[in-house]
Amino acid sequence: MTTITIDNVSRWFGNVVAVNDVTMSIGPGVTGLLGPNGAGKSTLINMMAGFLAPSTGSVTLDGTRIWRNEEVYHHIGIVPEREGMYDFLTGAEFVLANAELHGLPDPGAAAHRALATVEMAYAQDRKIDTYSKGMRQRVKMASALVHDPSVLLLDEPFNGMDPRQRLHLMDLLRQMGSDGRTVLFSSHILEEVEQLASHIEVVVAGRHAASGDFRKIRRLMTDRPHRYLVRSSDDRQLAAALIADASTAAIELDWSEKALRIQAIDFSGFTELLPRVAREHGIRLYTVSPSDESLESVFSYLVTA
Ligand SMILES: Nc1ncnc2c1ncn2[C@@H]1O[C@H](COP(=O)(O)OP(=O)(O)OP(=O)(O)O)[C@@H](O)[C@H]1O
Repeated sequence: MTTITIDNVSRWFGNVVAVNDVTMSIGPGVTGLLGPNGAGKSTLINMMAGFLAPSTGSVTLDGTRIWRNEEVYHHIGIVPEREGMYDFLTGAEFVLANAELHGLPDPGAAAHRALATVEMAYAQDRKIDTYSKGMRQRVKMASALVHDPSVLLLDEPFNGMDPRQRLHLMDLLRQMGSDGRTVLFSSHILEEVEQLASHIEVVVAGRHAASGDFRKIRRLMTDRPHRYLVRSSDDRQLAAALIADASTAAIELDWSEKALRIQAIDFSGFTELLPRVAREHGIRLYTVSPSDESLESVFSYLVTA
């Protein structure tokens, strides 16, 4: 069982709409669920894991409803965002407990295998409260993998990890994806998702904003209109020369900032145009700074596009 289908799903909490009419399908390989904080990523993952029921729509695994369907839970492993670990247990005990909860025929062997997969066998008999953040994350992974699920869901797994731990986890997830498992992880960092995911689903403010490989998502993000704040030795002459070019959509003289506010349509065209025009007119550029580079503004462009 490998393909999760989210079909016209909404989920609300009181009058907060966390997920708004989302339709997407996630198959084998590594998929990144990308979106800013509060986008609805955890809510979606919790519905895929069977922790939450959709308010409307359906979430299925190979056509079988996930919510309240114990049989399906055996095929899904989840690494939640919150810690939720019993610090007084050893790593081995923690993973074993999950193996027993799943009713596995040989829980000890399964726990041992899962801890070896995440390279934690060496520290399995230490108490969890002596573990680093990365080690805790790996034990959570082992616990999620103990029943050898075909689907692995991870909510912000890279949060708080150092670069070495991050690379290690990336290798592990890549391996799981190439073994034919369906691996879905959430993140609010495009670069993180780019490095790992062969497929990206973008959610913003509860809505499904885009879907594709990272080249497509990167292109969507760089092709949007860009805004710059520019200060120069002759703002008026610079404005007149820039507006004549098709890559410039709008220019405003901002008196309080003593600067030009420029909206460019074609990112690469404009970054080539600006220094060339300045040079041709003998104008010095003092400041060139993007004014809308926050992740939220990039994402909200994707939703309205
Ligand atoms: N149990 C809940 N009760 C009330 N509101 C909730 C609940 N769970 C989520 N929400 C709200 O739903 C929206 C989406 O939250 P969610 O945690 O799914 O987003 P997220 O993309 O995972 O963000 P983050 O990365 O910050 O966790 C937010 O506005 C959040 O406050």
